[in-house]
Amino acid sequence: MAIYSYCLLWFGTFVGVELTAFDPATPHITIFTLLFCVNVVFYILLRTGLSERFKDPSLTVLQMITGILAVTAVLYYSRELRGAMLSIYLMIMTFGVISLDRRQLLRMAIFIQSCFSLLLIGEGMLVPQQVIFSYQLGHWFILALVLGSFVYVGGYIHNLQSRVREQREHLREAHDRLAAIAIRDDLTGLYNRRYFMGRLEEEMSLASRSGSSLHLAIIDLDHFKQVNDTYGHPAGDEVIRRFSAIASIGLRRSDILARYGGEEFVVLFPHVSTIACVSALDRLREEFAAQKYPFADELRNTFSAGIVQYQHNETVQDFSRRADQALYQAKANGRNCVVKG
Ligand SMILES: Nc1nc2c(ncn2[C@@H]2O[C@H](COP(=O)(O)OP(=O)(O)OP(=O)(O)O)[C@@H](O)[C@H]2O)c(=O)[nH]1
Repeated sequence: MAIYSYCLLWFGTFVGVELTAFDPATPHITIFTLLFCVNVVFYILLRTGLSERFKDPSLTVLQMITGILAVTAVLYYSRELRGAMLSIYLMIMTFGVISLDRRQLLRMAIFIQSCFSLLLIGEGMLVPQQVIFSYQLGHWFILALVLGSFVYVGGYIHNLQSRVREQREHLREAHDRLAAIAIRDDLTGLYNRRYFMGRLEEEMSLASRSGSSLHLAIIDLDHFKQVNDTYGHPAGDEVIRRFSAIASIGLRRSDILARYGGEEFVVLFPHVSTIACVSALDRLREEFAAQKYPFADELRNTFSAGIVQYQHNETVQDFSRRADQALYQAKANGRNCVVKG
């Protein structure tokens, strides 16, 4: 938009000079070369990120001030076209609507009016014979009135934009919160089954492509029904939460742990050897078995787990069925153990 405005200003000035509506001595090449250089500096500051060190990183105010000074210089030579050329001040004001509030827009309008006033005073002193006082007064008042309404409407648009931006930000936050909730299990905060199944497919296709190893473990808390029956449902919930906390801390960040449902959990181990997976599960098992609970001193819990390595190109169903079979074997072996299928 800045480039468009400058082109328009230069074109207007150029045509004005050619049609002798502007003073033929208008130094438009000098003015626009200067403008070009200043804008190159702005461009470099913005592109290199150096502008971030400024209070106003978009350099809106500086760019507007440059534009206003350029327009004022051109207006000095504008003669009959002055009335039309005054509207370019307003084009510059439109830049500010997005990032300046009403007070800043007012300051910018006062700056424009002051520049124009100085121009008129300068003309009165330097070339009094060319001055038609009624024209000057008319231009001055019209500019003041238009700038006033611009500040009012511009401020209103700015407030509207700020509100829309705020609402969009709230919506984005709400969306992010919902997205985070949608993949988590309420009780434990672990990933839920739906999310896990998505990740399972992703990791399987990654392992297929890269040929890397992938293990799936299914963990089931032993005799969990008894915990509920003996100590109550809230106690059962606490045991589930305790296991989740231990597993979250004990496993690596790259391992994907989820609550599969009830007292059943799943872990995906990408890029880990079978021995390392089994020993990680055994460590967890020992730590879980050593847990004490405030509501029942004598309560000790264990889990059984089945673990299998992904065989390239097998289906999700086959992969999980093999893990299930290994878990079944662990239960059959007397529970509190890890079986590799
Ligand atoms: N407290 C609590 N209990 C749950 C939750 N989800 C499932 N359960 C209970 O977990 C118990 C699982 O029982 P079973 O499937 O018989 O398994 P188990 O008693 O652990 O027996 P084995 O797996 O053979 O050792 C059921 O009583 C469910 O009601 C939960 O979120 N909180």
